[in-house]
Amino acid sequence: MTSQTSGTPANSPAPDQIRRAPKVLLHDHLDGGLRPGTIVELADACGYPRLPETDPGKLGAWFGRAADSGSLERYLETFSHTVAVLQTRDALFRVAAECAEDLAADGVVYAEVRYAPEQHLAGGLSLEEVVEAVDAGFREGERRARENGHRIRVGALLTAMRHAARSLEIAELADRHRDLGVVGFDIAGAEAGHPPTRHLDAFEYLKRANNHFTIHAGEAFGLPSIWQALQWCGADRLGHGVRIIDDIEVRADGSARLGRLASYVRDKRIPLELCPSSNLQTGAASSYADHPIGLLRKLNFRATVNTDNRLMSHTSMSREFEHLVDAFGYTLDDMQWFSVNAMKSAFIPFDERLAMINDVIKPGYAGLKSEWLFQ
Ligand SMILES: O=c1[nH]cnc2c1ncn2[C@@H]1O[C@H](CO)[C@@H](O)[C@H]1O
Ligand SMILES: [Zn+2]
Repeated sequence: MTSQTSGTPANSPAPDQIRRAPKVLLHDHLDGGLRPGTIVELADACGYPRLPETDPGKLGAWFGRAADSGSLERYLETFSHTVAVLQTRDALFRVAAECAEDLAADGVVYAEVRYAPEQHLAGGLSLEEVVEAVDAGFREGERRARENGHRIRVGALLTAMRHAARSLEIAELADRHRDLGVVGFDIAGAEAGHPPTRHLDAFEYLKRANNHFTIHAGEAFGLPSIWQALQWCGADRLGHGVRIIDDIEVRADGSARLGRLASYVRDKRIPLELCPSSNLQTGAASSYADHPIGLLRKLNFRATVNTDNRLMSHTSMSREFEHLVDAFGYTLDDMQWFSVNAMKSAFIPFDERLAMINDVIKPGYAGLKSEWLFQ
């Protein structure tokens, strides 16, 4: 038995294989993923004087440090700078195009990227104009990626800010642009003190319209937030949801007992948009090895791997997987499992998800897994 498998490669994928592996990203913020050099140029163009650094290298490092605060509220303060430079059509277009290009170069084949249109009106744009600029940017980024030999599809999620009162308006905006590049809706912002039930009218509206939404829940606040997001609001997915771990007891013999809410989440295959590096920065986990994703994967929750904010967390999909490979010894099979989980959970139509899984993701991993035969 051993001799038959002795020719198989070391299980651990190399960084280059991780990058080339087809990956699926469901939780990434447009205003959390700008290139530092682009921020400097945009700040210059619009006369924004308050950047903490004007050298791109130093600015990138500053975002990483400032976001590394142990609190979600402090982490979110860093967005004032990225949002400030995203107030024109050109800026939104450029950043959306670069986002699609960067994800494609990192081996992402499908991404849902979110942003809050209500935060981009200070320069006089209307909500519609914001959505149109970002959509045009994503299409341009897909085109440039194709030119460089990468294939990616990017859809938008429109976010409403949970401390504000525009969620119904943003839900309606998302529904109007449903076949125009917007695949769903989300709420984000500080979680404690801002329960999702404040936005019930938006969620009710989307349900009546047969539309999709995810809710940031169970990141900085625990089970009550997850319970409300699912049982009061009817979320299709959980943004983070990492605190579901509070409803799982691991016994001394290693077996696990799931509470009612954790059972519901697993039984109903509710997707968890897990973002390990972001959680380390906001204090939701203390190390990669201690991150609940290890247990949630073992227990076969519908777990997915995500970047959240590539700028603030100095990360990419490949880096997230590198950390997980280091911490948990994940293989290409594990990477495929996460990627198929994510693709199953995407908000695009079923036939497209299935084709992505069968014609892009599985063949991609099969190719990588067979490389050792030809070395
Ligand atoms: O992890 C997060 N939790 C909650 N809110 C977030 C997170 N990352 C970003 N945002 C918020 O979402 C807005 C729209 O993209 C960002 O401006 C930021 O305030
Ligand atoms: Zn987020």
